[in-house]
Amino acid sequence: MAAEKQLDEMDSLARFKKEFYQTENQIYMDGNSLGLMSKRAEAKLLEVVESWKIHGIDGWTEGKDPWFTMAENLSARIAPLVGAKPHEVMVTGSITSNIHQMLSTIFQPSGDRFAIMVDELNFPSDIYAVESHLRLRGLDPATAMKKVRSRDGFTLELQDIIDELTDEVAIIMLPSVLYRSGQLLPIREIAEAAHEKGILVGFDLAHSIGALPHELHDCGVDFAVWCHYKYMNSGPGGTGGLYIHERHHDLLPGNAGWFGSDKAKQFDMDHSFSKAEGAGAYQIGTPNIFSMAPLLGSIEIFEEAGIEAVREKSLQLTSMLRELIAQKIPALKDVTPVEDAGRGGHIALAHEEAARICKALKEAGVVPDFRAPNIIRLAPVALYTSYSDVEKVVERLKAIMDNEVYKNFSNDRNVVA
Ligand SMILES: Cc1ncc(COP(=O)(O)O)c(C=O)c1O
Ligand SMILES: Nc1c(O)cccc1C(=O)C[C@H](N)C(=O)O
Repeated sequence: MAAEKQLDEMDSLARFKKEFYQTENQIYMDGNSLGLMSKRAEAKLLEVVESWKIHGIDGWTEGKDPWFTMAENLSARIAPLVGAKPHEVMVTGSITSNIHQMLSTIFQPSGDRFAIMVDELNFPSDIYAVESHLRLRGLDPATAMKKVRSRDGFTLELQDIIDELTDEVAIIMLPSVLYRSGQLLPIREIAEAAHEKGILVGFDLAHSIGALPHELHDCGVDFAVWCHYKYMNSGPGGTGGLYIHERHHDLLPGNAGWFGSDKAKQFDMDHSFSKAEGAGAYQIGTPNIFSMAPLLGSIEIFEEAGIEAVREKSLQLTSMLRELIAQKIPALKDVTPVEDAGRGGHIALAHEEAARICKALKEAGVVPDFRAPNIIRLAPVALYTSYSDVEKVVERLKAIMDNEVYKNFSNDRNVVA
């Protein structure tokens, strides 16, 4: 029996594959951008729609998953995935809105400590959020937003990050996993180095939550933000999440709203704000219930599968993928760090024809994504990818490269992927 078939037979997570909707003969490698829909996510969404139909306004407090406490209940279940205490996590907002909330709450610039450190490879929305936040505080991003430079255009060196932790830096905010290269940064080392210099630390977990375990509380990370629409499979625009270390819980939210109230007092309608205890205080307005409901289904899958097992299989899948590519398609330059501890859930391949290779892959029944200027991302998501799928992806990619099939397409990007 072929090696990949044997691995599939021994795969303890294989049973979850059939829980996801997948187009026949298509191999989905884009769960790092938008995860697939599971039957459980769909069922929960329909259940919550039904509760609106049946209960009307009383759906806030009645039914199986009352809306008034849905976010709080979900947060306690998400907390283990980020290595936090339940009251340090809140399912709310989006990555970008949560960055604004965290900065407006935690960032206290003083005369000589006024800068926010980011990196030059970060996702644009995070950069826009930091820049606009600095402007709101009357600071000039040209001097108050520092960027860690990349030596190779794909990854960051720990030493370069540490070297940038200078006296004027108040906060460093970095991705856990870089969205293009898939590099996983050493969260603990960065947090320790920053704290030694009195600098607060925030992480964007967009590309790591649901792909690998975290230890935010133990690492002493001050805040984090993430989405649930990638590896957590909660659907497009699914409600995001934030973590704030309990040592900051006395801080008033920078952007307050009535859903940050103590729940017992919220409907007293008092004009004086009674802050919720814990991360719940950093919610703002009415939660988007239908955007949160699918997470009730998808979190169950993680509770059953276990994030350690998901990570173990993910590492095997990404190793197998990159080894086969190195053997069979040397023209593609693998830019993801080699060590297991240095990568997230996807592999990034650089090639000057990347945009049209992605188009050819889609036509051949593989869904990758392209990120400008020259990156093909392939995410073999552990919950719905088999070892045989990986083998087929490499075969199809090899045929595209060997026969120059990509030349049938234009080398410009599509709108999204
Ligand atoms: C690292 C990172 N930050 C931010 C975003 C976007 O954030 P939002 O959920 O606010 O659209 C993404 C993906 O879209 C991302 O990959
Ligand atoms: N958030 C997205 C969206 O609203 C539309 C399309 C794609 C996305 C993404 O998540 C892109 C993703 N963060 C990336 O790494 O490219």
